[in-house]
Amino acid sequence: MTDGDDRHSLSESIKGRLQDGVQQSVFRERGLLDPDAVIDEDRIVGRDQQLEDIITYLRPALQGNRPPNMLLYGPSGTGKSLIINAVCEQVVELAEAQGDRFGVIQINCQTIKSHDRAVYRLVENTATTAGVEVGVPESGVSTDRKLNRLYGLLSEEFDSVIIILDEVDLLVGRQRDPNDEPAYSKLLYQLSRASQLGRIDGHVSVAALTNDPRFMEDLDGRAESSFNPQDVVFSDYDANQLQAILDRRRDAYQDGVLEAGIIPLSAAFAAQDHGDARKAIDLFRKAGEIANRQGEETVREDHVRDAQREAERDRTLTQMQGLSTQKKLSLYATAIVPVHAERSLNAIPSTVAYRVYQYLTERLDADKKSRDSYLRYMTEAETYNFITSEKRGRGYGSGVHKEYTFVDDPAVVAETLQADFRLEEIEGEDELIQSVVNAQIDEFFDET
Ligand SMILES: Nc1ncnc2c1ncn2[C@@H]1O[C@H](COP(=O)(O)OP(=O)(O)OP(=O)(O)O)[C@@H](O)[C@H]1O
Repeated sequence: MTDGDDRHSLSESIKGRLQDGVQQSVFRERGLLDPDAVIDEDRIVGRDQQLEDIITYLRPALQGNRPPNMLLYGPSGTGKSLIINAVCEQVVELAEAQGDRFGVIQINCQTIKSHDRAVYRLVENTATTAGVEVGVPESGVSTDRKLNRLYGLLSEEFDSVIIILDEVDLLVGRQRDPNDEPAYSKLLYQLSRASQLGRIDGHVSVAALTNDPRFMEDLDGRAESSFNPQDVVFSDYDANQLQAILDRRRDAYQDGVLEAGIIPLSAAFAAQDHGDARKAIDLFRKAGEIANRQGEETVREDHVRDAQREAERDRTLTQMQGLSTQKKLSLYATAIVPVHAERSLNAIPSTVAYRVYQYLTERLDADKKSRDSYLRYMTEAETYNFITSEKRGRGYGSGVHKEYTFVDDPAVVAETLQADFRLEEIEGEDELIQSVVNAQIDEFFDET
């Protein structure tokens, strides 16, 4: 065979394997389960009141009047973005049909660091929506110039505009002094005053989205009175609503690939949190991805359970990434106690966990911190909600005796930490570590 033949057969084989993957996919239209999928109204469940309210508030835009400002609040994944966008999309179409220019300008404030950046992002999005040049540099000019450009664009390009500020409470900016006005306060004031003061020709209204029910209380008086929104409240979904939401996206999958329990189980896991539809949809999608990865033709309940474990691991990992090595080691030593324990433990005695920590520091040749430091690290872990603790009367020695319980599965915490830092050195030493843990547990119970 020549080199050319080799290359040909390799590329055929790659093509073949790619096609295999495609043919075997359990999905028919995976995009329906993407977090930002734009879905049809008939897939929306249980938000009639919120739809009705927002339709009522936005109707004036089609009648040449200014819609009110709005505050949409409720926990994450309860449909705030979905509902406002679904209504805005229809307003844009109807406005276009009657020859009006209705603009929807949207920013997510989560990653925006300052008031100036937020203003620039608004200019950028307005220019993109209108299909014109941004017309102002990102840096090197004052925020006022950017604001003027924003007002200019809004006046020239649209008759009516809604500005959607997603996760508005996260736009705090750099407050040098705690008494400084947060960036969201300033921005809300400027945007709501601009059209009242005639700095913008058309009608501008602002929809602020937040998870924080006390958002208005934190707003300063001047911003509060000019923003003065209509509230739209989004409550948690219960397991039945989550099931209905998933049921209406069932066609993301091929016919007959979903085992009966998949939708109820995904909904039940998400309902345990606070009824977050995003989480339910993520689990529903991830279960299919896992089935695909394993080359399975059906999605089973254990795929959903694996998806839930993966999600838990991702969340734990993100939270734990910021911890120092010593804190990670303390947490790891504590997590492996219940993982390896042969007798059943209601909670993890700090004494046992600290001795395991001591063993690990020796084994890894790491700094050995005092018992007090270990207890401090664990108190910090408690403030991050990784664990809960209880003080116990039957103390060991003279130190404080505490008992810890993990909020998430300790096996997941241990696995997460193990993948994260030097602990790979002790991979394969499970048996030895298990005997150390059990010896410490036995010693503890003999002593007390
Ligand atoms: N009532 C519903 N019917 C169908 N799908 C829904 C419903 N509510 C939410 N979803 C879906 O759940 C996901 C999250 O919804 P959305 O982004 O609107 O939540 P949110 O309240 O804006 O969350 P956050 O505060 O985190 O931004 C999206 O994929 C959305 O399509």
